[in-house]
Amino acid sequence: MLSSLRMPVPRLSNEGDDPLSIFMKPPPYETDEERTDRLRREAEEKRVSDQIDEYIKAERAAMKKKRSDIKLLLLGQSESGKSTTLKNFQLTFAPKAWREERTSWRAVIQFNLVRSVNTILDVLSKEMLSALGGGSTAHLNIAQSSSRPPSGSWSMDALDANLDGNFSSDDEQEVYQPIPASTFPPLKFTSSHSLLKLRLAPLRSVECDLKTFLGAGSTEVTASTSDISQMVATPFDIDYRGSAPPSASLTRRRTNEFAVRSHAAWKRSLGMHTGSSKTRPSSPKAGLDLDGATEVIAGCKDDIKMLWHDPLIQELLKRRGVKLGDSAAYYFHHVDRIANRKYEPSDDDVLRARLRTLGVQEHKLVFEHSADEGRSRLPTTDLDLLPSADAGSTWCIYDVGGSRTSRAAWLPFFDDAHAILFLAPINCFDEQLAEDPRVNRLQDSMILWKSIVSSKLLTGCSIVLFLNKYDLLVKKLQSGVQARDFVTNYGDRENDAAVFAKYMRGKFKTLLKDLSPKPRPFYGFLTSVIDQQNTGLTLSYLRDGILREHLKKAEIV
Ligand SMILES: Nc1nc2c(ncn2[C@@H]2O[C@H](COP(=O)(O)OP(=O)(O)OP(=O)(O)O)[C@@H](O)[C@H]2O)c(=O)[nH]1
Ligand SMILES: [Mg+2]
Repeated sequence: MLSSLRMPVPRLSNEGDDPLSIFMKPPPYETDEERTDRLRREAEEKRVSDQIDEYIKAERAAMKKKRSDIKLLLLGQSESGKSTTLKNFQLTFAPKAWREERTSWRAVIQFNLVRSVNTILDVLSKEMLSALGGGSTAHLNIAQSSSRPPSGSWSMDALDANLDGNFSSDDEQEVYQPIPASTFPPLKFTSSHSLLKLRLAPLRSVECDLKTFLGAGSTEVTASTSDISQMVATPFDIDYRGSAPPSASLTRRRTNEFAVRSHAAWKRSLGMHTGSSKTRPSSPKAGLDLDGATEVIAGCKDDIKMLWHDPLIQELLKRRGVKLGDSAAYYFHHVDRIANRKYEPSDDDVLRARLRTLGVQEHKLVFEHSADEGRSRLPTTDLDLLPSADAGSTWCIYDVGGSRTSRAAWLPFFDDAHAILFLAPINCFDEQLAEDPRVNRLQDSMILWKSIVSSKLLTGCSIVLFLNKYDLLVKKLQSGVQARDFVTNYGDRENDAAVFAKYMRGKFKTLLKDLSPKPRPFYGFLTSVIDQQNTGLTLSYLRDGILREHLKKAEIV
């Protein structure tokens, strides 16, 4: 039989004598059966080998992707502007996704406006009631946080006692003086104020509805809702001595306990509601409540304007030191547009919207444009520093809740962060923490900064400082508030925003230089993150810098 004959396999003339060729050579006398069998085996081996190659290729791609997923932590006290900065990231680098989400902020903006109106009505009611009862307003309880220390109620000693004993003697002098109590002649309210109160009363239930819809983030933390005795400035400051990195256990805790979804339930449902008619929610209740709220707010437009522009009301707010929130004046100014049945939020409206962050929120930012496309916006001298195109790359941005009650949740995110963007509001040198009125806000920011820059866990992390709310600092100093009355070390320096900012920048820089476990550069920016154009430019620099650092560490450049 032919098949059983052993055939000599011809030797190819170009075959070398290397061991592999010899090893791979078919046996000299191979039957047809053996040949078929060999070929089948070789085909199978090739298939397995190809599969392994594919696997390795996929692994490499996944590793490369993982390496390029930069993790950025936004840190800072509550209301420092972290979430607003995140919005700027989206607006600047993912404008398409931003536009799709913009409408979903409508309820938050309406809520912000309505809450301010109701706060004013509360203060007005108490003032009118008190006037009826003999003119004393000493018992007035200011509805939102006051920009002034409670008169005569706290001293430097009380403040120092709250510093966890870790402020240097120099820093301890950065303390704050109480403003003496004043007495004012009574304000003469009229029946038109009573009528205004009546006509605006429906906004009470609108606030409740929107609050229910938006969830816990719509409630600010206050001293009365938190246990002051249990609160520390830096609960994430574990006694970490730099031996073994606690990554594994921390990562587990992070995913299970702390991370919350990047899109809260309200956003999803509201996004659906305000989207095309095809995607309207099946539940009529959600639609009804929100449409109803819009209707009521639109009906109250003229009265809201009247309330805000009333000189007596403005005087009352001033006297009582009522702070309505950083965006209140902006929303009142745009009430014609906002209190409207067809209201669609603008980019600026969304940047001004306030919703407290709960826990730690992870946001995946997919860059829609490459860094190269930002080149045209940068000075030519910087062009060579820019990394290569990276459209489609992803950054994980973690936006944390900044109040003292939320800070313990930060720690699990420290172990693999590549960069930290720390926000310190520079305008708040005369304000107290909402969750603990014994603590000055600027001092709290410095305590936080000290802890972050000295953390051994964060040694390999690039740290960038935003001295934020510069626009509000300018306004505050121009209104006559004297920085030296609160920051005693400021001395005789000019009461000017640029001078004060430079002074504070120096303070933060010194802390970083003195306390970093290893030398690291100081990147400090003066920002007003409600200014989208300038913030976009700053973030472009930042993106390039962080990316470059990251690539350097990964030894890619
Ligand atoms: N005028 C002005 N307002 C700002 C600036 N930065 C933030 N805001 C406003 O301040 C409010 C609070 O900002 P958020 O970004 O919510 O603060 P946060 O740091 O995320 O606060 P938490 O989530 O509580 O930790 C919002 O209404 C912002 O629009 C700024 O530079 N200037
Ligand atoms: Mg936030």
